[in-house]
Amino acid sequence: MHFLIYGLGAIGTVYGAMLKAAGHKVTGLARPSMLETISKKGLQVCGIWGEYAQIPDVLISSLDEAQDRDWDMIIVTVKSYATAEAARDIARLRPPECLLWLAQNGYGNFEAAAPYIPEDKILLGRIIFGAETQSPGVSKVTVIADDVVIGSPKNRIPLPVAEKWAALFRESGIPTRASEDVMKYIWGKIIYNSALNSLGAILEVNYGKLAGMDGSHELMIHVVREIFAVLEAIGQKTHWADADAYLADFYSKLIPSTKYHHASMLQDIQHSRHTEIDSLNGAVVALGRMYGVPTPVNETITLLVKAKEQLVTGVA
Ligand SMILES: NC(=O)C1=CN([C@@H]2O[C@H](COP(=O)(O)OP(=O)(O)OC[C@H]3O[C@@H](n4cnc5c(N)ncnc54)[C@H](OP(=O)(O)O)[C@@H]3O)[C@@H](O)[C@H]2O)C=CC1
Ligand SMILES: CC(C)(CO)C(=O)C(=O)O
Repeated sequence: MHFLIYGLGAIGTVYGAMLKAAGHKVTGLARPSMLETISKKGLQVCGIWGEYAQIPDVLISSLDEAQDRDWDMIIVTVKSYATAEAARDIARLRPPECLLWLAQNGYGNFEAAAPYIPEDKILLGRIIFGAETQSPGVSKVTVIADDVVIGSPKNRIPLPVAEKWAALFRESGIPTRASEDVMKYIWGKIIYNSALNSLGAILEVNYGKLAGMDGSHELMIHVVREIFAVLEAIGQKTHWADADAYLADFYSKLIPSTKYHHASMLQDIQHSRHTEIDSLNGAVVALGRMYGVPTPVNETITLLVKAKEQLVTGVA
């Protein structure tokens, strides 16, 4: 298959290198400043899935540079705040049957891409392995809590099609399965990230510390309860019956297995990068407003992260 990896950061580098190593054709889109390094040293992966160094078949910094555009799948691995811009760019050159897989965290990526890409060509994914950029083009796979789960939010793409792609990713070394309930998985991750990533970025501590300190422990309970109230209002089910069931798993299973992890949002702040707060706690607040559900704690946390982001980037 021919893949276009749209954004060669932590996640995109992993997919580009491992798909190339598995024998697929890979076109990589990166910032101009990264092209020389990647063309010489390849996309490099280290960590729990082993070592890879693979030079993409095609390396570009703009889609218009691509001569060979017979992509079978475009994997979008930019941050959620860049999804609409990426979808608009891709829509110009996407082959009619080429699928778009939004390999991203948060809520709103499907909604951001849908004005530009037909809904029956968009897959979403819940990614719950960790990848950290060590240097440009070098990504370390640090943890994995479960398979990647891919699917079509409104089942506009038949499950067997998603399963075909999941099998291809598994054969490339990335544990993946398909689901007809991908939004349950996406929301499960949003709850997890909205509780941990934002407070981890504000307090600059790992997940275990957040659970162990009374104040942050209590705040995360409020975050989760507000999210479940919003989910009830929009009619979105999750894999937990209610907030109490989620919180029981959260504090007994989900945090202990990642207690030393520092959220990627903290890494964004520390590297003076914009965060994805608007697709996490910020998205909860926006949905709460739309459906008349109060989300005061999520709103306060969102504003605190935005303030911290402005402090480090100098941009509102
Ligand atoms: N890293 C992780 O462990 C996990 C990440 N995720 C999610 O996966 C998604 C990707 O995350 P991650 O890989 O960490 O993010 P990164 O910021 O590391 O990667 C995004 C890359 O895309 C580049 N990019 C953005 N726009 C363009 C463009 N127009 N042209 C060329 N390059 C572009 C960025 O460059 P620049 O930095 O210059 O903008 C960056 O190199 C996010 O939604 C994240 O939340 C989910 C689970 C785990
Ligand atoms: C790496 C992982 C899965 C851990 O929370 C994550 O989602 C993040 O930090 O963004």
